[in-house]
Amino acid sequence: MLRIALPNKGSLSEPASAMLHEAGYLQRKDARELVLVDPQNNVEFFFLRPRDIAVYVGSGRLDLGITGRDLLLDSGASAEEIMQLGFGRSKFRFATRPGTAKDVSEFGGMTVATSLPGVVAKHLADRGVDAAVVRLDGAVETAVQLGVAEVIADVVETGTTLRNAGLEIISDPILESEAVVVRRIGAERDEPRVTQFLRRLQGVLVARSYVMMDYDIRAEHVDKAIGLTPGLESPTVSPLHNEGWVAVRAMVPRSEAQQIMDDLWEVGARAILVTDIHACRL
Ligand SMILES: Nc1ncnc2c1ncn2[C@@H]1O[C@H](COP(=O)(O)OP(=O)(O)OP(=O)(O)O)[C@@H](O)[C@H]1O
Ligand SMILES: O=P(O)(O)OC[C@H]1O[C@H](OP(=O)(O)OP(=O)(O)O)[C@H](O)[C@@H]1O
Ligand SMILES: [Mg+2]
Repeated sequence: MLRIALPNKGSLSEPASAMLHEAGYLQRKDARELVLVDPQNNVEFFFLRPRDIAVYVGSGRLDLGITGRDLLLDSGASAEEIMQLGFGRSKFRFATRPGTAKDVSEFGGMTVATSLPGVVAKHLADRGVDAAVVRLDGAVETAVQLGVAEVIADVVETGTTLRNAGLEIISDPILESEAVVVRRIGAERDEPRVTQFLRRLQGVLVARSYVMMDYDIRAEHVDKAIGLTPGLESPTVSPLHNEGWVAVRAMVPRSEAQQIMDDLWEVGARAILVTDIHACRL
């Protein structure tokens, strides 16, 4: 059985389960379940703290895991990212009270509070900045007010938490993260069960980002229309019963669908229909 670690709580938990459900895997009904066997798909899921997942996978006890890139890097585990999943995106940044420092290079002699001490210590060391790093579990914004640190490094999404704590962002992001699939470094590359799992997730990503577009058009205008909907490989063009007309079917990016429909209409396409793709293997 393929053994896969999934986040049991936090920002990554619900979207990871949703993606696996869309990929056809059984998912837990009760958030307190820690292990779930999916006999039909020959997979066993272990619901673990996202920060521990790379450690389990790196140790070889589990075959694969879904966690955040930032947590993988901070863990120092012998695991690598093999697929990006497009959710759980975040920016990890430094912040201080106004007037404390204008750039990371001015952090020398200060203390930085963070929940990712490994990532922060490496970032500072790479820049030759000699600052202390103190590890806190969460709510690190308050560390400045309480005098534990002059600087914090934390996830910033809307910036509301920083503003409320009277802090401002310093320098470029330390790291941009998203949910990723991780595997032990040195694990067999083409294990069939692993490639099948990745292909299923890839199918979900494509089904989420593309739609199927169908339309009818007079044969003499089909080349112009196909220029707008080239499909992933090549669109399907079939003759219609009405002489001189063809039907075209092609995948198009979901985010561009409305504009493409407008443009198709202008070149003479009619009966333009868009449908969702529920699953695919490309
Ligand atoms: N707004 C956010 N706050 C925190 N982490 C986020 C956010 N958006 C995405 N993430 C990502 O989620 C992962 C952190 O998940 P984790 O479960 O450890 O923390 P959390 O979502 O803050 O939950 P909690 O604080 O309740 O433990 C990281 O990979 C992080 O990049
Ligand atoms: O920029 P914002 O939109 O305000 O979001 C960022 C905040 O959200 C997260 O905290 P979370 O709610 O996970 O609490 P925690 O600090 O206890 O992890 C993160 O650690 C920041 O504090
Ligand atoms: Mg948090």
